[in-house]
Amino acid sequence: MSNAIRKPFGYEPIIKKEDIKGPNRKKKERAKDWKSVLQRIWKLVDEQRVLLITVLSLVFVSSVLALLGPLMIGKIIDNHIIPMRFDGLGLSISLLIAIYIGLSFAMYFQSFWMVGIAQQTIFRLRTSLFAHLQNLPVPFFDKRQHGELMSRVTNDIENVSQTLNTSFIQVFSSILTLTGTFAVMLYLSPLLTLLTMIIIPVMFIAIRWITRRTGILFKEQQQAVGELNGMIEETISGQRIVKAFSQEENVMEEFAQKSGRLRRTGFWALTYSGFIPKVMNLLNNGSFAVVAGVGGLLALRGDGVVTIGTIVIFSELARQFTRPLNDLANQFNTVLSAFAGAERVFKIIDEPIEKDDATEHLDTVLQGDVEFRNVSFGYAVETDGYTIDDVSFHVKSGETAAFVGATGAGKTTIMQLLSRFYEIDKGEIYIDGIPISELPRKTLRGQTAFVLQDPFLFEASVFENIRYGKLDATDEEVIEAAKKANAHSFISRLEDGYNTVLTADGGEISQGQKQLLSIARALVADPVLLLLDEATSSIDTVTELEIQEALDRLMEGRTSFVIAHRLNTVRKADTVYVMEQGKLIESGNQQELIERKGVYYTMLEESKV
Ligand SMILES: Nc1ncnc2c1ncn2[C@@H]1O[C@H](COP(=O)(O)OP(=O)(O)OP(=O)(O)O)[C@@H](O)[C@H]1O
Repeated sequence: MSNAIRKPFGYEPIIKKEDIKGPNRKKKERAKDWKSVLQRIWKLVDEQRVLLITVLSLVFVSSVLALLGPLMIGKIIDNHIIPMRFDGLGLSISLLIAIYIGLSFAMYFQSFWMVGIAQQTIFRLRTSLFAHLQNLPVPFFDKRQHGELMSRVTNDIENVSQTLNTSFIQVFSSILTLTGTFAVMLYLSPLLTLLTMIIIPVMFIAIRWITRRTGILFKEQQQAVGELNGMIEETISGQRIVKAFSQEENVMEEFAQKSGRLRRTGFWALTYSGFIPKVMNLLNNGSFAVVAGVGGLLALRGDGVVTIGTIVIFSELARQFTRPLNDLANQFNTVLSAFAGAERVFKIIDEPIEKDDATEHLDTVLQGDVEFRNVSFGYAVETDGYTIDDVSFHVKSGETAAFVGATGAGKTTIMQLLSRFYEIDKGEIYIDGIPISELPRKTLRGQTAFVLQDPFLFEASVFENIRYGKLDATDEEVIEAAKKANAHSFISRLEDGYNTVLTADGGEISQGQKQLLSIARALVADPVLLLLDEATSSIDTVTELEIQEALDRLMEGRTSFVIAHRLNTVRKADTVYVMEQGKLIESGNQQELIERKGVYYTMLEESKV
């Protein structure tokens, strides 16, 4: 505990003092990152740069006006009030009013325009992040929690937005006001200036002490938010699994832990940052007392070096001096956390997108002849070796290939490679004789359809969910596909028919009906290549027959790759491929495989197929 930041209530921070002060603290690196983050935001401001410069000019004008105000008041006191001379007083007061009206206008327009610029910039950042996410390869998502990514798109962007909306102007105006005030104070009385300045190093040390801690704590807090969001997302989407395995208590315990960490980090981050204004206030008041005391004594000497007006101006300027310092200190944390957020967002934007796509064969209409020639692939070759190991086979156009094998044998991976979700490490996949890497993803995926075990539905109408396979399909085409998929009758029985809005988990329709919808979606897309992961879950016999019939219609005339779980499918397949630990160990039609009395035969005997 001695090395940790000392805290009451027994909270042992994850970050220790040496992390903050230690020799490894990367001061310079942080500054370098700031610069590049700023440069990238400047790029995003784009055509609004002229407006931004106008805003900055207005900030300059308002800073000057804010200095002129107290000066004018001091002059009025010294020239009119104390000597009781009233000629010209009206003009001076009018000038004073004009200064403050001008100041109000300048401040109003600067924040009005800045909010516009900020929103537009954030809009661009958000859009480019989202667009980039769409173009990132599948392996990128394998490595990250969904909640963490969602936190980038929501929390981090929101932090940057807040900073641009308010902090940016405040930081700039604070710097200007500080410089201007210092110059005027020095001109009026170097001695009083010196007395006011004495508190600056004290303030600096106090703030540095606090912000060192808050910066790290805020980072930790953000991390805790990301983890918590990830967990919430996981448990909500996996609710059934949690319930099915009676994991409620474990989940709650884990949640309480994560939530507790957020509470602790949030508490300390806010408590430490809350000290800043209090410390500033204290020092401010002390400084005012010194200036008023010493200034008063000097004014009593009556030599005109320090007048009552000077003290009034000084006390106002001293406040103006510490206020921007105060603002800067307050904004420091917001800006820090926004920069950290922006950096994380840019880091995602810098992630390499899917490998450069081919430009030839954009309009090629595929026939669906697929050949794997000595293909090897591993999700993490260095550590886990090949998941698909030297696999070769040839499926001719219109044929059905069924893949069987134990779980983890690599059947799904074959499908993933065929859709180019992952790039192969060795060998080549040919489609109609064209190496798959030379086939643009759009051409390939545009002519491929998936029917997955657990079809993904969007929170949208049945119409939109089916149309997802071909966005320009007419209502008639959708209904026609639904009829072929045996989905029409149950859709017609839904409350709003095809216009019924489904929830994302498809809670209102059965698993079998979801599959029928997914078959309809594939039928609308009218693909050449069909990738099908047969459902293992048991479905009532009637729906099962409906699905079989719909699938037969779907597979007709297309090259189909099926991860087969049903004997019926295997029986009908032109070729059955038996996989074991990433290798293709047997192939042939079902009859041939049975006669061979090899692995497939044993599997069949043990009823594993
Ligand atoms: N995204 C991934 N990242 C890392 N490893 C993966 C990934 N997906 C699958 N694997 C691993 O690759 C191997 C093959 O998985 P694959 O899903 O292709 O098997 P499968 O034969 O389809 O199994 P199942 O019938 O259970 O779906 C397994 O060991 C699996 O753990």
